[in-house]
Amino acid sequence: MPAKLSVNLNAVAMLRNRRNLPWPSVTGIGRLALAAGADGLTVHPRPDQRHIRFSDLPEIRALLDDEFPDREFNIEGYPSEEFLRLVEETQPEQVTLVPDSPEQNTSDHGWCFRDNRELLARVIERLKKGGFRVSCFVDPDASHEELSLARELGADRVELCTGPYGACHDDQARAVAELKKLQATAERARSLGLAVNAGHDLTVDNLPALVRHVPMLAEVSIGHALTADALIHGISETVRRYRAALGW
Ligand SMILES: CC(=O)[C@@H](O)[C@H](O)COP(=O)(O)O
Ligand SMILES: NCC(=O)COP(=O)(O)O
Repeated sequence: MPAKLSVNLNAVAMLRNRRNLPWPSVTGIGRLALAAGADGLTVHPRPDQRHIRFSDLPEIRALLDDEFPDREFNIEGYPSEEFLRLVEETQPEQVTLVPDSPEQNTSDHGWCFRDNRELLARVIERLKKGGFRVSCFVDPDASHEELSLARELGADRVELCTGPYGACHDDQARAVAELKKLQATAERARSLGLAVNAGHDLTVDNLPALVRHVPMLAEVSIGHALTADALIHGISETVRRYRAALGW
């Protein structure tokens, strides 16, 4: 089965936040994406709420529960106490843990499980007790040792950071080298029993090669490029294009 598509709404929220007005509507765009076939919605609430606001979360939860009960909510972020409470209040199907500091512009690296072992053990245990699927953001070349630790700490999945691959949009040779790294890391993760997601700077153009190299992908979460494409083609047509790029 092709990878599922989770549409990240952070960029839509950022556009909305330019004014003290309710448009574009984050839930309205989410509804259109789901109606066009998206498998789920992703948000990455940051402590300063510069994109997604904490108040968006119950509205997105209600949209999924009331209109699309078979789709998933994925909440990404650094596991501060504030983030964990938001997760527990919102009850997403998946939580993706990301090692971002509050001042970071966007996510650009995965976890070092060795250095964050105690924190992640505590957090993953709490999330698993709450019934959440847990994914951890990992570097494109995460080692066997690091991935084993992720598994040992209780992660169900890892999300491959595809930022460096996305940055190769004008350099085919480097893109192939990045794809080989992602392929090898995904194979290591699978052999340890971890399911594999991917995200960051994925585009309708770079998805087909990614899914050829990493055919076992369970889910991709895409926001920035998908929102940019929606300005040209509309959100419904854009979701259809991304699904086609995934092989649906
Ligand atoms: C975890 C990750 O890969 C990020 O891409 C993130 O979810 C996007 O965050 P921003 O939209 O806030 O840059
Ligand atoms: N987890 C990655 C994500 O949700 C979206 O990242 P991007 O497409 O906005 O770079």
